[in-house]
Amino acid sequence: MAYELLTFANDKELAEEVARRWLAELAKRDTSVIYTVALSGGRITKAFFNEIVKQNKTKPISFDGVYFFWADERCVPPTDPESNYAVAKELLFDPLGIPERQVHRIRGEERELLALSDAVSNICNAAKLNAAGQPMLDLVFLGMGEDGHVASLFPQEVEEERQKPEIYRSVRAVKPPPQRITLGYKAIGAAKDIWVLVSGAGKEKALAESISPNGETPLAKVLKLGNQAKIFSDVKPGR
Ligand SMILES: O=C1O[C@H](COP(=O)(O)O)[C@@H](O)[C@H](O)[C@H]1O
Repeated sequence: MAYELLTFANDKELAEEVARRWLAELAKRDTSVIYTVALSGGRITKAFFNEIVKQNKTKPISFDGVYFFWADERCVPPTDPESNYAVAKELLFDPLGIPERQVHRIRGEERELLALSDAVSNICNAAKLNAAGQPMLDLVFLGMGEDGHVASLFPQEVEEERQKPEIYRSVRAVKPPPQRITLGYKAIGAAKDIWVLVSGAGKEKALAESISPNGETPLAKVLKLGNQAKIFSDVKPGR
């Protein structure tokens, strides 16, 4: 289990630090080389996206060559307030002026098979693939729910589901909206970096279980995939 846990007094401080680190990382990369990142949804993304836009005003960096994907999407139209893409479009892409060609949203409003094949082909066209055919994204941002779910990988899944090799798969979530599309564990595990933003009261127990060697939550399973993950949290692991 490989992770670094950084804790913050509140969501504002968490968002400030993650935005600062990510912008610094983007600033030092070679902009002629494609950089691939998967975003998540959830409450903390709003503060995080706002903070990126704010910090980028003071010290602008280039987003050339940065290609955006999603760790998960809810199967709703792209204008629906529940859409993870809708939040990113309003708070991140539009304010930063990110060209549409760099944004590969999951078409959750389409028929399931079409949405899945479109999402898989977009990600495979942009990212290098590992020997198992999984995309080696430069960075995956994840959130964590009160039950320890990450992306749309929920604790109720059976092991057989978790082991599925599909890059993206559709799931029925226990949390509304129920129909979702998510990266699988193997795709998350193939990423070069995983940054988990854990924010909001009520997540103390799930965080404690996730970082325990015997943890069974989806986040615990991600932390056992082998990559060095960073967890940025405004809650302390507890009961
Ligand atoms: O449903 C989802 O939940 C998680 C966590 O969200 P939060 O509001 O509890 O922070 C999120 O990371 C995921 O992308 C989203 O679809």
